[in-house]
Amino acid sequence: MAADGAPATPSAFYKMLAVPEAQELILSETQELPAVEVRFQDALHHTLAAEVRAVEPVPGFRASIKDGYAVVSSDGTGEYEVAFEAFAGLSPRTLQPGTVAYIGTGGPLPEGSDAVVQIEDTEFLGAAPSGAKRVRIVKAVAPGCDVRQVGSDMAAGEVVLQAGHHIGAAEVGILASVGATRVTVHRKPHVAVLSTGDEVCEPDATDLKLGQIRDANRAMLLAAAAGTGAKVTDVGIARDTAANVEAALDKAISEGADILITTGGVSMGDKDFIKPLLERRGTVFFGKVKMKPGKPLTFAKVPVPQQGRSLLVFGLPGNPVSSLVTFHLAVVPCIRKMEGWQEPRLRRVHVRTAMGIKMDPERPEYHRAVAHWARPAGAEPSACCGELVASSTGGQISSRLLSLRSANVLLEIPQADGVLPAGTVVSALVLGDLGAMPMPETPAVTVLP
Ligand SMILES: Nc1nc2c(c(=O)[nH]1)N[C@H]1C(S)=C(S)[C@@H](COP(=O)(O)OP(=O)(O)OC[C@H]3O[C@@H](n4cnc5c(N)ncnc54)[C@H](O)[C@@H]3O)O[C@H]1N2
Ligand code: MOO
Repeated sequence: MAADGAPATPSAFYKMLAVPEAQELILSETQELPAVEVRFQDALHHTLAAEVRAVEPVPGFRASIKDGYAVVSSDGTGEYEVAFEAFAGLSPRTLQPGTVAYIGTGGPLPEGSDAVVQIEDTEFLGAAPSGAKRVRIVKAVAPGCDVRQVGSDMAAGEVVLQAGHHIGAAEVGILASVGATRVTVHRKPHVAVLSTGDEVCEPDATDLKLGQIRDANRAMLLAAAAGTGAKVTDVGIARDTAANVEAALDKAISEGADILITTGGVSMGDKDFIKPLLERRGTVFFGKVKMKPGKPLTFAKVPVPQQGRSLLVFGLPGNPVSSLVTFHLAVVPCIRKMEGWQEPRLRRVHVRTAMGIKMDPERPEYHRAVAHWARPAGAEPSACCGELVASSTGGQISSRLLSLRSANVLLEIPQADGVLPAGTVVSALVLGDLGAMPMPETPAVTVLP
């Protein structure tokens, strides 16, 4: 029986959902994790749970943009005594008309001055025996010249980062410059990963027997989850008994996981224990999705009453490619929503296919490809505008992990008969940060028409 008292659904009879329907169901069952306060350096790659305002203006004083002389601009050109040097940390002094003060870049403008004349527009005349230095101002400047006014970079009270903003290196710098040394971010999820199957062995096993395979999925999915910034826990390999798989589920719960990812054992075989276990312990939202690869993808929620929370479980197919593709399509948006992303879905781009792609008449396919920036076919070599062109990674069978090697997009190939001709523009989901994109074949575009 399922947790809600409904009879357990035999795996064969799960309704096949369309991918967008499955994705929306996942997001509707996913809650943002609670906010925590962290040091600003530890906020890197987190999402802000509360806005950050500048408590003080930046700059906090009128600052020079150049090395030069602080002047009273109405004094104009001529010879002047260098009355003093204006540096950070020195006690503030007032500049009298008819004198100038030496100032460095970033130095505080003395009271009485209203502009800076850069060194290049001056001529040093030397020091008198008394020690007084003199300088000729060669070029007159307008009030405010080469001065950053108080709050001109960030005004006091200005919202410098909104709730929902992702913290990258620039944001860490912004937090540091306004003195926001403690910030409120969403906690990142804790993801546990389990492989299942009697045939599955540790990758370093030395004496594989007929039918045994090395466990590619667990290390790969742990890496993929860690790559999102999640905390990860390795729950190991569960042998094909209902008790083993249930013990692994309980281990993930006791370790405090928010998400459990399992691979294998979700299809139609008599050793496919994942769906029946999830039906017994919680609610299975779907157990079949119309996609290639990844058809048996399963999503469930298991209540953890003793901790007043739930565990989300993704039963990914055992085929290695299916497991990583479904990780991207199903688990990544869930992780992103938990950690506070306002728009957790994968990003889409348009790409032109470099070769013909055979379509599947039964399921839409997520075809692994490498997108790169290129001139459109037939364009003049001098043409400045390019587009994304995607090359297939070759054989797309779900066991062939090489189909994911260097893949930076999943082409969304419609369900249909025949071959999608080379040169067709299709939508593609972006994997990661496009770091695997080959370098452009043409120099960067510098001038747009
Ligand atoms: N009668 C049917 N059979 C299958 C169907 C179906 O609709 N009817 N669907 C097929 C599809 S599509 C997929 S995908 C697979 C998914 O099967 P399971 O999730 O139950 O996975 P397993 O049977 O356990 O394994 C499948 C395949 O993957 C290898 N594997 C498993 N775990 C790992 C691992 N950790 N590392 C590397 N490789 C792994 C395993 O040895 C199998 O070769 O079901 C089809 N069958
Ligand atoms: O749905 Mo499966 O992943 O095609 O081999």
